[in-house]
Amino acid sequence: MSFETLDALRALLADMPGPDAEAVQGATDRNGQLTKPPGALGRLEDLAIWYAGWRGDARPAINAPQVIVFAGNHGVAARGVSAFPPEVTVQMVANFEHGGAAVNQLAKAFGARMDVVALDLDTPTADFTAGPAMSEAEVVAALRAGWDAVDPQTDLLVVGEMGIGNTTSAAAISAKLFGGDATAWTGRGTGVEGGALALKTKVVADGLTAHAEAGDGLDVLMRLGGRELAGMAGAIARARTLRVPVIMDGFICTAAAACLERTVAGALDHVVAGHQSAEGAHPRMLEALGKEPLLSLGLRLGEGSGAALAIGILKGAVACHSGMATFGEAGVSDA
Ligand SMILES: O=C(O)c1ccc[n+]([C@@H]2O[C@H](COP(=O)([O-])O)[C@@H](O)[C@H]2O)c1
Ligand SMILES: Cc1cc2nc[nH]c2cc1C
Repeated sequence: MSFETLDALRALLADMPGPDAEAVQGATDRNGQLTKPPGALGRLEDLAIWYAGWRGDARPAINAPQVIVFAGNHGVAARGVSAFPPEVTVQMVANFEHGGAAVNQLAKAFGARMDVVALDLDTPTADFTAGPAMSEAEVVAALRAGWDAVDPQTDLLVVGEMGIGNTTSAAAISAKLFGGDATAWTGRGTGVEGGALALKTKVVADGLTAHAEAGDGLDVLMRLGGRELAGMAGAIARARTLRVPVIMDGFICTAAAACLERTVAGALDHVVAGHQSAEGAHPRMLEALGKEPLLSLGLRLGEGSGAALAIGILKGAVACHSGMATFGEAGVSDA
């Protein structure tokens, strides 16, 4: 199963599986019998039941998490919208491949396999203030790279990104999808401030003007996005066909995911927000999507780091759910 046009992907998104109602019921029943006061594990209980539903197993395990980091370069980076130069993207890809980045340590700490997918780094996307960032063929190629990067054997997916300039792209996408002006969505990214932040905001505003007639989420992704955002969106969609739950990362990852939700409502039902980023507009974006973040630690790194950290939370939730004794098994008196 794959796609060669955005319309073909739209058709796939409109026909994606939902959770298994029987597994949800079985997990809910089991949760009610575990040796704890009702609700005492708080949101961990909801997470375990949610995970069980997507896996179609009332007593699941997480054995094979996969972290995929997508990298891409942005035409708008040449405008001076980042605190770092564009060559950092390819340099960080080498760092990921050598195991030296933060996300490598977090993936390892939580027992996840990590893959890096560098997408045409020598060919930045076009400057979106002058026209679409990508042609349909380019965005489809990046979506497919994401689709193909998901290991069908994985049981939990984390997607993250690396791309100098991509908070400019994510801000423009958010403004287009959720409304509001450039100032409401443009933030500091890697640390821009003062005149550079004003320039960045102007680039976002010009992008919004240039793409006043953008259509659905996938159209917005093509016009204002980047290859690594499309890669993440493709991987999230593929995970849905495999009924693999996904943890999304920060500001850029959430903007990419939002493009799916704004194409077909409910496309992110298999996705949880790993964390709330320190990028100013991230809380508003999560709220617009109805996603409550698992962590809020002031991270603004990207590369899947906040989501990788949240693997621990999901593993903890599922371990309690599937491993705990029931009142009956343990001989503990029920309330
Ligand atoms: O994940 C986030 O919320 C986040 C917030 C700010 C910056 N980043 C990372 O920083 C890079 C983009 O920042 P910038 O300033 O170049 O647009 C990109 O590689 C992201 O992974 C990531
Ligand atoms: C050094 C560096 C590491 C990153 N990881 C994700 N985005 C990043 C941006 C920079 C600048």
